[in-house]
Amino acid sequence: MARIELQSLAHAYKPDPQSPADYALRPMNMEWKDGGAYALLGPSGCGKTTLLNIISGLVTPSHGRVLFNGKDVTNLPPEARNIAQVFQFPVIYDTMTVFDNLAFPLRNRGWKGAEINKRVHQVAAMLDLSSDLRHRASGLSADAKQKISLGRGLVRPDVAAVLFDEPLTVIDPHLKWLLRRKLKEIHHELKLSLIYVTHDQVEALTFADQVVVMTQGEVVQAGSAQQLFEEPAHTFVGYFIGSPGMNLLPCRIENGGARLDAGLLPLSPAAQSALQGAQGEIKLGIRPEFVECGSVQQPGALPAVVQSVRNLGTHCLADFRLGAHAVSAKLRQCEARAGEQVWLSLPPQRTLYYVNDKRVA
Ligand SMILES: Nc1ncnc2c1ncn2[C@@H]1O[C@H](COP(=O)(O)OP(=O)(O)OP(=O)(O)O)[C@@H](O)[C@H]1O
Repeated sequence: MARIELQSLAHAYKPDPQSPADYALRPMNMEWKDGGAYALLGPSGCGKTTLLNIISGLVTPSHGRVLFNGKDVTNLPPEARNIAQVFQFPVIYDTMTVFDNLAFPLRNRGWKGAEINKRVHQVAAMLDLSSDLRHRASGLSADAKQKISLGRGLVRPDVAAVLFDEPLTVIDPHLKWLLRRKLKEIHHELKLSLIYVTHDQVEALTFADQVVVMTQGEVVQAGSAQQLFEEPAHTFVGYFIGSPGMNLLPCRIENGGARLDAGLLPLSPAAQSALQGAQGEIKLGIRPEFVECGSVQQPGALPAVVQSVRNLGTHCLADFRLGAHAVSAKLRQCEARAGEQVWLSLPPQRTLYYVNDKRVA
């Protein structure tokens, strides 16, 4: 296993990049701990696979360095990096048994019979493949084949890291849920360094200790599920993480408060000083979970009109119009109906401020 460092790493597929838009990956510095579970999360085209391929050695970065345990591997080919990879679709030998598929990477490394037997049974048990070990892979379902791929990725204990590129895409939704949790348990048990690419926030947040959120080739935040939820460092993280995402409302600073088109909100002294003299576009961010709704005016509450309310059993999801902007709220209960006027409170301790999309308060 390895500690992985990315130093001033960037990549342009074009030979002579001129502007930031020419880069598939914009400059980044990062350090991933030995034995950590990391997810690269972002929408299609944000650069996740490019970053994964740079780590595996399939792509040589146009700028910067990749280090494994302090050793520069930037120009080493994949076979010299001691990496295991699991892809979207099963990569297995159909004519071999499940046992032989799982044993293959170990036999290649010169492991002996008894050791192979022990390790293959350990990994098969973790993935609920024990009863299939004697079966030929060709006769198994697509789900089982992908589990074999996962097993082949996880079977060697001496790899620098195991890289997963959207490995649960072909898996049936219920099994997907089970496997997400399973991979987390396996990580704790095998203590491998795992890097997992996905565009699915639930997958990333369930699996990883640290989630690296990317958009347009840029890493906008790396943090735990709680940090990404409570303190999004960038408006993209606020909007992309959560369902629905964070409410983001344009505002300007006026008389020591934040002026929204629906009214003036007081600012804490810390927010006032962080926003003083701010140049650029200012946005207020609040998660739907923290918006409060009342039928009578409270100090600091702003008038809003109900657009829709859906009772989802565990909570109500309500949409409001606040001035010219839409605001969503997850409420324990909501008696209001579409068209009614209500009062929304945005608790200052749950309200964040962004200047040019970066959090300042
Ligand atoms: N071989 C290539 N040559 C040129 N451009 C590429 C190449 N591979 C990817 N790109 C571009 O680099 C950018 C990042 O692509 P990448 O595949 O890394 O994103 P991604 O987040 O993994 O997306 P997806 O989830 O759709 O695979 C995209 O604009 C893509 O078109």
